[in-house]
Amino acid sequence: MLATMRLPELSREPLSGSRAFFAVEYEPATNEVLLLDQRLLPTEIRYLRLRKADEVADAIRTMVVRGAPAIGITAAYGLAQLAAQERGDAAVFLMAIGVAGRALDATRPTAVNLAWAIARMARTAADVAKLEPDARATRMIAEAEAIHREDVAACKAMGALGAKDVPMGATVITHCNAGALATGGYGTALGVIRAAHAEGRIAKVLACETRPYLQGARLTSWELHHDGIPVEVITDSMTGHFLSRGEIGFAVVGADRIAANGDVANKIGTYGLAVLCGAHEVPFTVAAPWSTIDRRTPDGSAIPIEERSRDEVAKVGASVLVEDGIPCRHPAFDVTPARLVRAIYTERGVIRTGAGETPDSVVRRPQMP
Ligand SMILES: CSC[C@H]1O[C@H](OP(=O)(O)O)[C@H](O)[C@@H]1O
Repeated sequence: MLATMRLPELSREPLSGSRAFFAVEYEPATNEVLLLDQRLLPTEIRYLRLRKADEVADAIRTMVVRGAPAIGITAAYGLAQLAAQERGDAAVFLMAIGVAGRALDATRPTAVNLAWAIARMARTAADVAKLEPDARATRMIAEAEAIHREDVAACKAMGALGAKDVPMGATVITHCNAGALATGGYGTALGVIRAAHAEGRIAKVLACETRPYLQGARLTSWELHHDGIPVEVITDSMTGHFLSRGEIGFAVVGADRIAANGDVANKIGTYGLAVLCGAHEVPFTVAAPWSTIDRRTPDGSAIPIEERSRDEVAKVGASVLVEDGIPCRHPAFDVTPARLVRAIYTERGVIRTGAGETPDSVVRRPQMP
C-alpha cells in the first residue's frame, strides 16, 4: 500500500468527473485501486494505492472509504484487480473471485450496495471464466467501471429530480455524508443539494456533525465548502432548536439500504432528524441509487444494523471522552419508517412515500420514453 499527498496522476479522466478530489478510482495502467483516506479529512489529503483484494477489504472495513455506493464500487474494483492478477484456469479463477467476494461482503453488513456490486461482479466472473486470462480481466474491469459510471449518472439524475422539490431560498439540512465522498462522484443527498444550488434554490446548508464518526463535520462541510456552497456545521443536538425556530425548510439524506416497503436505513441519528422534521412539518427526503433498494428485505426490521467499535464513540482522535472500562454502544445506523419520509429520489424516478408509494410503485410506472 503506497500513499501520496496530492491528487494521483491518472492515465485517463477520472470516472468521478472531478479533478478536485475523488473517493475511489481505478488506475488501469498499474491495476491499482486508488482511495482517498477519508479517516484523515479534513486535516490531511492522502491517497492510498491498493494492489491486493485483501487491502481493499481492509480499507472498507476501517472506513478509509465509506458510503454505500462508494464501498460497492471499491469492492467491484477490488475484484476486477484480482481478475487481472489471477492467471489460473476457470475453476481457479472462480474460486479466487468467490473467496475474495465473501471477504469483501463481510466487511460491512448494512449497505446493500456492497453485496449488490459483489453479486454483479460474480455474475460477470461466471460469464467470462472460460476466456483467456487477459480477456477475462478486460471484461471484469469493464464491469467495475460500468458500475462506477452508472453510479455517477444516477447521482446526477436523482439530484435533478430532488432539486425540483427544494423550496426557493431554502435552508437545507443534511446528515452524515452522502456526497461525492460516499459515491462514485457528485453524491446522492449532496447531489440534490448541488443541483438545487445550481438552480439558485439554496440559501445555505446545515450539516449535522453526525456523531460519533463525524462524517458531517469532517466530510460534508469540507465537500460543500470546496464547491462554494454555503454551509454551516451544527451539532446533532441542535437540530430541534433550529427546526423549532422555523429556520430549516427542507431535509435530504442518503441511505444505506431501503426496504421493499420504503423503510430507510441510514447513519445513526437519521431517525431522530426525521421525527423532528415531521413534528415541524419540514419535508424529510432521501436520495439513493436503485442499487440501495433491497426489495428482498420486506421492511426496516429486517435490515442488519452494523455495530462498530466502542473506541469510535469513546475517542475522537487522540482525545479520550469515556474512561476505559466504561461500555459504549455504537449502532452505526438506524431505520426511519417510510411514513416519516416525504420522498425518495432515485435515478428511475421519485418514490412519493408521503403519498403511500413504495419502490414497486416506480417499477410499475410506465418509464418515460
Ligand atoms: C450515499 S450513501 C452514504 C451513506 O453511508 C454513510 O454511512 P458510512 O459513512 O458509515 O458508510 C451514511 O449512512 C450515508 O448516508
